[in-house]
Amino acid sequence: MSKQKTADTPLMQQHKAIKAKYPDAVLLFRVGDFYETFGQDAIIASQVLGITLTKRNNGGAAMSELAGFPHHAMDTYLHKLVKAGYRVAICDQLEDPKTVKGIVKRGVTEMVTPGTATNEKLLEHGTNNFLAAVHITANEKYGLSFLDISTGEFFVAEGDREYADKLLSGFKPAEVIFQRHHQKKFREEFGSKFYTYTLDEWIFQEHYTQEILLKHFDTHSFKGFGVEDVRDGLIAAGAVLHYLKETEHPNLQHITSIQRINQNDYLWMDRFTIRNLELLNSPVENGSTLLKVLDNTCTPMGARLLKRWIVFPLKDLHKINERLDAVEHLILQTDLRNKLVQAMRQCGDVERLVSKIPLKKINPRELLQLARALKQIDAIKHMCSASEHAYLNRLADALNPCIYIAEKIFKEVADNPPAVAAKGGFINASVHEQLDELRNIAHHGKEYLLKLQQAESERTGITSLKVGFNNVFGYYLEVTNVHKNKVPSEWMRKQTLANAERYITPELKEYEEKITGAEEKILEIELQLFDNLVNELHDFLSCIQTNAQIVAALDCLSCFANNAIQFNYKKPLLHEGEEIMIKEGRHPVIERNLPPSEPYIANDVVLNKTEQQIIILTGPNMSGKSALLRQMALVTLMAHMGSFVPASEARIALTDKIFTRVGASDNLSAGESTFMVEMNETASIINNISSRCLILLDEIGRGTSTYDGISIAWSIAEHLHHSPHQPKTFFATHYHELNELENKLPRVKNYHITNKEIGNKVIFLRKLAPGGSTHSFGIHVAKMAGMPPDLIARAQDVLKQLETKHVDEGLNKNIKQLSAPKLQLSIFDAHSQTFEEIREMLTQIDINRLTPVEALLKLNEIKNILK
Ligand SMILES: Nc1ncnc2c1ncn2[C@@H]1O[C@H](COP(=O)(O)OP(=O)(O)OP(=O)(O)O)[C@@H](O)[C@H]1O
Repeated sequence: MSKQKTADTPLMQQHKAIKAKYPDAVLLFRVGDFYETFGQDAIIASQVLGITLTKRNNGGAAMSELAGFPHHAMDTYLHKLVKAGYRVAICDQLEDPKTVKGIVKRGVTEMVTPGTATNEKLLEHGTNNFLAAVHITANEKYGLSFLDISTGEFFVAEGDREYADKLLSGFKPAEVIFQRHHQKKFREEFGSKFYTYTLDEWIFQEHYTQEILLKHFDTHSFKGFGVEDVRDGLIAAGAVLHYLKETEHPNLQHITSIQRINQNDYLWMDRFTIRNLELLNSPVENGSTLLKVLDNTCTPMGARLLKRWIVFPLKDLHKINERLDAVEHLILQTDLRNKLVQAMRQCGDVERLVSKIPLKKINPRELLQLARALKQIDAIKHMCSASEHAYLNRLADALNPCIYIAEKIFKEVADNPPAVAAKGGFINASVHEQLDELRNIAHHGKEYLLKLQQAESERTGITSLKVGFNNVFGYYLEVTNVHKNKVPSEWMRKQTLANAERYITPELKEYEEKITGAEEKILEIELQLFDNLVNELHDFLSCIQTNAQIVAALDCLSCFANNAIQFNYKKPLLHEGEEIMIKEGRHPVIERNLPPSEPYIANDVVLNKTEQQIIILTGPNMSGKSALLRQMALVTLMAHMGSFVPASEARIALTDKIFTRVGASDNLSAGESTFMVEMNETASIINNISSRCLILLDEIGRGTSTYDGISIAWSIAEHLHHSPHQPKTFFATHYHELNELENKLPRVKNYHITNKEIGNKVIFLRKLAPGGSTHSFGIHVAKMAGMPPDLIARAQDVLKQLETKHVDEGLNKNIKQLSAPKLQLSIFDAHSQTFEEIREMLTQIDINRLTPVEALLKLNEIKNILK
């Protein structure tokens, strides 16, 4: 042993031994009423928490940094450490110091990481806190699992890299765990936006993870959950449970089932689409999102579910219609809707309350809240079964208000219980005979003694009988000498005074024992009764969780109904045909953020496979092209969520994928050129087209030189047109040259957004009209932005010259002459020779040095290859 080790105090030796087991966590070490940190942990704690760092002599050669805080401040400080990205191991005293000689036994009782937090301060009400595990197999398959320990929701899924990417963006886990050797790969594929932790390779083994899961669920197979074939997903799920065990989370009885997320059940949107459509997040701080405008839910469960409904819209016509019909019913039944909302509001976060039961973190007030929620669930059940709507009736049937336990809680827990159980005072009278008696003794001691005195005085005829107390022999009966001869034989004389004698009786002694131990005993009984209640609730965990999920769904449906009324949304008609027809459609987010003086201009749009498969949309800058494109996606998406839509009429073809791409968004932090990002994103569409997909392209091609941009945009449009899937596409562009496509391809139609020029001014009319537009009004926008007049005048001059030059050089002429390629074979077909040649040419071009004329020549060369 080193000299320093022998010099450590026993306390420091204990700390060292425990710290060695949790080297990558900040160890909060309970000493008396304080949590202390030592060494490097103390330095971190003092920096993050702003507490004083001191040095202390550990009783020997070593000096160690020290920083601590009182135990009752734990919640606040724990929150700060975890938010700052630290893993925190909480080391408690495992014995009562009063009963122990020497050093108290200590051990880590919980390890808190961002994905395993159960503390309210670390959780957001309307947001799940998922811990994710990703299992990457040797053949590039991805098994995933998501668990919210605070609600008990547990999911498994598996698929390719793109699917994994989509799930991670949709679930937004607070922490992701995966195999240690995939650290680099994970970062390359999913970026560095997640808090991650890596585990040993051996944990991700099928037989090990299966064993953990089966043991947890106490079953012999996964058949009952319908997930037995999601093998890679289950490996990830097992790793999640392993991790929870390793981080000292043994109480997981509220994780009662595991569900699969089936890729085929949901309308597919990749991460770019979720981001471009600003569904959950806005690129600007506090910016509006679809979630923000739709979220009028009244329970935290509903708010959490709505996020999932947005990111995972349905694809099954029957299920979508079930939701839409229920929303319609709720719109018509005002009374039912209002009463439902009222009842749901009183449910609180019953789902998170449930997870506190096995963790033993529920307090008396929350227990009563749980019973109140169950009472509301009973009311909701009655309302829904009384409604004449089959889907609501079915939801009602699945609700179980657990009346027995709710009533038991109401009977046993007092009306206004304290938030902390430890001090007692929350169990009702008449629940426990001994408790009543003890309370009676504790609270009515004087009365009792007086009664006893009267009773004994009457029985014995000693009229001057008095009850007294002293510290030597406790309670006594005092008899004056006059009555001495009336003293019953069973009384024991304890003291003789000048004119009186003092006696004790068995009854008095019994009472004395009771009263001295009463307070302690009262608390003991109350805590025991509380414990019994909490233990009994274990049998109802899964039942209450099902209730919470149904309330969440009802909350989302009522929210859709209220939105429809408040914002004038209409019921969409989803069908298995090919056409999307939106009449007087509006952008749900923009319309809510416009000033009242500027109403949103609604537009009609039709896309189908017969004559209008691709719309090329041109129009001035700022006219509303992007808004219209996104509006198309959002209306389609909302319809698939089961929500009414911002349009006067909408007939929506069942859609299985929505893609949106926006040209040249900067992604410098990822170290990629903007154009590379744009092309990567677009390539992933081209490779994933389906016959039921909707594609929205916003200025694709603008990230490179004009000629490059036009040629790429052109060939993308052609490719989509010739694709056997005939994907419905909306293509907004500034390249008016693309309007020429209408003359060449039968299912391409040009549209533009109208504006009116009055003198030098442009007024945006924002109405969609057939035909292309001729110029961009970019200079007009520059003027609106406050550029100096002479600069604007010069720009107009240059534009004029350039336009004439283009005509002379024949770009427009060339475009007109561009023949439709002889491609039923696509140039983007990865196996085609043509593609290889073009790719080779494109990779050799240095875009930054290419002059327009060279570009034109290259374009010609490409054209020749295609001949
Ligand atoms: N239909 C509409 N009714 C009312 N206001 C609208 C409408 N469409 C768009 N706007 C307003 O105009 C702004 C610009 O719209 P948008 O970004 O769609 O234009 P754009 O044509 O795509 O512009 P650019 O070509 O410069 O990217 C929006 O932020 C919104 O405030």
